[in-house]
Amino acid sequence: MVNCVHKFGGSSLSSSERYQSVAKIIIGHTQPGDCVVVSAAGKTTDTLVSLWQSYQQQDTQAVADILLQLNNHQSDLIEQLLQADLKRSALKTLLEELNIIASLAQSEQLKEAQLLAHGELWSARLLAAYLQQLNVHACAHDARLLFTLNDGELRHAQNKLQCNSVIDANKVNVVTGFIAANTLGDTVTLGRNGSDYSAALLASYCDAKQVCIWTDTQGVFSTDPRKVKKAIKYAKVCRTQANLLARLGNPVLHAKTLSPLKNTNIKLAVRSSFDVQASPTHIVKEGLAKKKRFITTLQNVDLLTVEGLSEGEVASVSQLIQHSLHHFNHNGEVYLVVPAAQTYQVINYFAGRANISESNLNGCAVVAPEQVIGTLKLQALEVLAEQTIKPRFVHQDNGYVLLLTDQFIDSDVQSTLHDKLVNKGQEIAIIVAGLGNVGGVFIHQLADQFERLSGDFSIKLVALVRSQEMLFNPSGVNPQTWEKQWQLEAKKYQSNDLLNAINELDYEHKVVIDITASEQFSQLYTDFVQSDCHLISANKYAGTAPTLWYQTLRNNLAERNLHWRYNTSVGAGLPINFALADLQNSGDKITRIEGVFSGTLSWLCSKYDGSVAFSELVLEAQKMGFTEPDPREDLSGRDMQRKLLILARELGVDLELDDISLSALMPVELAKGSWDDFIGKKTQLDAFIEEHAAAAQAKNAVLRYTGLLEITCDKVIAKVGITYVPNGDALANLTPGDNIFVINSKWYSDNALVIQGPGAGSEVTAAGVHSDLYWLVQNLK
Ligand SMILES: Nc1ncnc2c1ncn2[C@@H]1O[C@H](COP(=O)(O)OP(=O)(O)O)[C@@H](O)[C@H]1O
Ligand SMILES: N[C@@H](CC(=O)OP(=O)(O)O)C(=O)O
Repeated sequence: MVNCVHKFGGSSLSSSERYQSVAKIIIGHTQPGDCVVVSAAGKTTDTLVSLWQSYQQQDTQAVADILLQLNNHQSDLIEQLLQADLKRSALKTLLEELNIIASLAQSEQLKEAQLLAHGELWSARLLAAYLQQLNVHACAHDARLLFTLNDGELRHAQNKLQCNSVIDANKVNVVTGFIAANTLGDTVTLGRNGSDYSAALLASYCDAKQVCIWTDTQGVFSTDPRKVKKAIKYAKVCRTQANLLARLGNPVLHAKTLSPLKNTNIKLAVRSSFDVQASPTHIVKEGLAKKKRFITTLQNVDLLTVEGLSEGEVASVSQLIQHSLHHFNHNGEVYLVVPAAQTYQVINYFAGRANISESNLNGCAVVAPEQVIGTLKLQALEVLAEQTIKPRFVHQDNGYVLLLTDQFIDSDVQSTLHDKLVNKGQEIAIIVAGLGNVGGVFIHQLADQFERLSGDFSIKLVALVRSQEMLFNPSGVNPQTWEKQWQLEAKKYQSNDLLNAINELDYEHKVVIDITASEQFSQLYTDFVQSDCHLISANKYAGTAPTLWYQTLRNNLAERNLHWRYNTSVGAGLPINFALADLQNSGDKITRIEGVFSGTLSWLCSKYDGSVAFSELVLEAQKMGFTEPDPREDLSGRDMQRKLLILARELGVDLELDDISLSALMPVELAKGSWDDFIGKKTQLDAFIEEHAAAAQAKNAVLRYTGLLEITCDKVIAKVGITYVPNGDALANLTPGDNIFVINSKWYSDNALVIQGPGAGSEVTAAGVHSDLYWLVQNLK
């Protein structure tokens, strides 16, 4: 039984390393009986097309050169992937085939489709052989034995029988994309990019459950992500919009891909063979995804008017020129958008019924929900006018507007169009984890924040998450009445339930806001990023995780163009990370940061004057909610050690947590045992502090718990611990509970930049999280 038909396009097979990655994906994602449809490796079809053109122009030298080029490319792949007999046999067959092409060219008997078919045949054979070499039961199939067309129409019943008898239920079936045969057994092709269509056909003939198109982007984006950095990846795109995009010439899916799936429940996903962890885009039935906004570009096309054009003719002429064609009615005329290189063939096909209306056009199409198309058309015209691009032809239709221009729409113009037409008006889903003091205040402030940001985005709170229970509502939870809703609807959950629910969200942007202090929750960050979530954390664990994990997370974020803000993980609402980033972005070089980064330790040290025992102050702080539940977390200095690491990494210094030397604000032996044990030994703590306070006083100084990061050209000093701060120093005159950051840099060398203020507290921390959210939203615009 075929569970899934996978399709790997040319971009996924462009080198031997890519074949190796594809084989790994196949091993990890297929079961016996599954099919793998492959396209020609890299740009092989383009090379074969130029061979065909040279042959037609009778340029024998060019034909020979291209044959050599093909030979080099294919034999390199074979040499790099296969061994022993498999290699010898593959090289022998390749040489024989190239010789046959050469002699057919010489005797003027070359046929176009038969020639183009070689790209896919080579890929399927090579991949199947490579899989066999890896001990995977795999076989190669030539799709000309599976798909037959009669007069351009697929013979579905016969093909279904053929597929079901040929596809081997015990093997991975590697099938050539793009090609088929006619009833005479001659090769025909399914049009450029046609392997997507082959995969969908095969899935429908074999009753597969799903089709997975593996490509070089992570799915379907709002516009070409290679050209526009802020392109948005969509989790779900409905079939009509995917189809429309394809008809307008967008390469991410072939125009006919969806037709075999029309009356079936076969699922279709587009995902990256370069980044297997990234979540796919699902192409879903009408009504299962909201309509999205897209911009797709067109290059070098002609606009033809055709008299009495029928659907059948569009299909045949598309087949003839190997390209899907878009047609529409405009002011009573029927127009066809034709790639300029094929105009001549199309005009000939229509034998006097087609005329060129406009030639040498470029442009773009905006695909969007019907109700906004009119507005987007005006905005697009405005953007083009600002760029002095004057459209020569504008056509507004169901769900799209086509703007054909003289000038080429380069990636700058495409980005501006995207910023103005697509980025605004999107929906942002917010997932808040941690509903304690800070979380509670943050949520209550959300309603106002939504209103403030509503000019650009519609923001919805979709989930509230605690360690055991969550409330998930994709259409939004009211931040003013969430507690009531929580009582009624919160449910127990496992991490996977949360991740699946996030994956299902049909929002353009998703943000996980972590206001927990949970290490376990921070470990889900990699999964959130794979599900395309931005991150905002007050939690310190991810920022201080081992470098390998931390760096992988950062790389994944960067690859997906996602943001991670964590300003409140150090100094609560104080703008310390903003300041550091700003200084560095403006060319400054930070050399030293010293300070008190713990509100708890600041309060304890500043309050302590010997009149009340230190342990009493600890208990008082605990009662007021200033400390961690077990105040030894604070006294150990670990919390400040984490904050110093976050600051160090912010400055590009590569450190692990344990590279920061640490001495605790308590005797080491008190760290062990229960809280009651600790209280039983509190006199040891008091004696320890008294001793340090006396030593400080003897030096005309006060006892403080500080962190220090010093960066010189040859070394980094990073430590947290007890310091004796001279009276009069900024660190000595601290208001109890305040944090202070004393920053020295190239610009602030003698006279330090000082940031000081409350470093803890629900209001300021929640405000800091809002400031991160505001920053994020501004950057999504
Ligand atoms: N909206 C879009 N979403 C994703 N990719 C797009 C989009 N528009 C254009 N592209 C381009 O489509 C390319 C994928 O199509 P193609 O090269 O035909 O892939 P394959 O070789 O896998 O069949 C991407 O590399 C990307 O540059
Ligand atoms: N190789 C064919 C068919 C195809 O679908 O290719 P790709 O999957 O690389 O778009 C082409 O280049 O048109």
